[in-house]
Amino acid sequence: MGVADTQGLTMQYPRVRALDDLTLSVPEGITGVVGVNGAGKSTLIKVLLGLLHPTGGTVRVLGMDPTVQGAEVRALLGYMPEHDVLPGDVSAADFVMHMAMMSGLPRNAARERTSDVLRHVGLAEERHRPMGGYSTGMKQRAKLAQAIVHSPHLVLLDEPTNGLDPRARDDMLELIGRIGHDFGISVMVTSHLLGELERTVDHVIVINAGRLLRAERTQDLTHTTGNVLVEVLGPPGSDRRIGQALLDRGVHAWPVGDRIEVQVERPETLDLIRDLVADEGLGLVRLQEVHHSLEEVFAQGGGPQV
Ligand SMILES: Nc1ncnc2c1ncn2[C@@H]1O[C@H](COP(=O)(O)OP(=O)(O)OP(=O)(O)O)[C@@H](O)[C@H]1O
Repeated sequence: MGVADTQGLTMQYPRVRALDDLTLSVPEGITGVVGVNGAGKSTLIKVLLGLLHPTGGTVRVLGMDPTVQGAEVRALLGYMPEHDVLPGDVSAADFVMHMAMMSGLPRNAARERTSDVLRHVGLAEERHRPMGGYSTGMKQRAKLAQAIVHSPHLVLLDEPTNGLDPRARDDMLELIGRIGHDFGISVMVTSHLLGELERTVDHVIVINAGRLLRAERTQDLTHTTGNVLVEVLGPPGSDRRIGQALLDRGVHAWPVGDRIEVQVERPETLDLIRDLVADEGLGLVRLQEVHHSLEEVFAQGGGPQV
């Protein structure tokens, strides 16, 4: 059993079926839930929180049923909502402390945890400024801080990278990685961009129109292809010469830009590449394993272009 599990989960709004017979398991660690806008990610989060009651199926979160034990479940969860919900005239320090006390922490513990957590998210210096003047990245970090201040077992992050520039997005993803791997808090993070989660999440769940498309460990999805990329140093055309020499010896090879991708069916192929490069009097700059990216995997699998 995972930290969250659903079985045949269905959420029928009056006009839209947002979740459709969805069966999935969110394991411990960091899990990315990916899907285009409207796929049902936010609805799933609200069901896990016990804020929405599904119209069909069952749901368990940390061994409990949020439809009947909502308050107990929420005491062990953290939640970062998608939209800007922060009061603009309140400082991050006051807001996060307030949320910590709402979660049941005594005043002194709440103050201590607030100061720790604001330091972790990189808001230590700005913590006494009203949040209305914060950048989008700072607001996202304040929302993240309130979600983890009470040391939840599982934190649900709804599109935490939305609206961030590339640098702020990388910072946010790094922070999420630290929360999941160093703080020991399981994380479920949603995104409509598959590629951006690839380096951060341990597991990927892809949903589309409220249905499960795929659920796998990231490393199984992005596993090595058995190919290597070869980059050589020499006069123009050297790469092609090596490629042709490999083909002449029955090794499958093809150009990728100014490098050669080689199918490695036997370990001896690597020796052959090294020997050929040396025989031609060239330098071997790089011999690199080729991994699939998640985007390639889903494009090949015929999944949606998320
Ligand atoms: N309260 C609601 N009442 C009626 N329909 C809703 C409600 N909330 C969501 N929907 C619809 O359910 C579907 C799934 O929405 P949801 O917000 O869960 O998707 P999402 O994957 O989180 O997308 P986004 O990132 O755009 O929020 C959409 O078609 C949406 O319009």
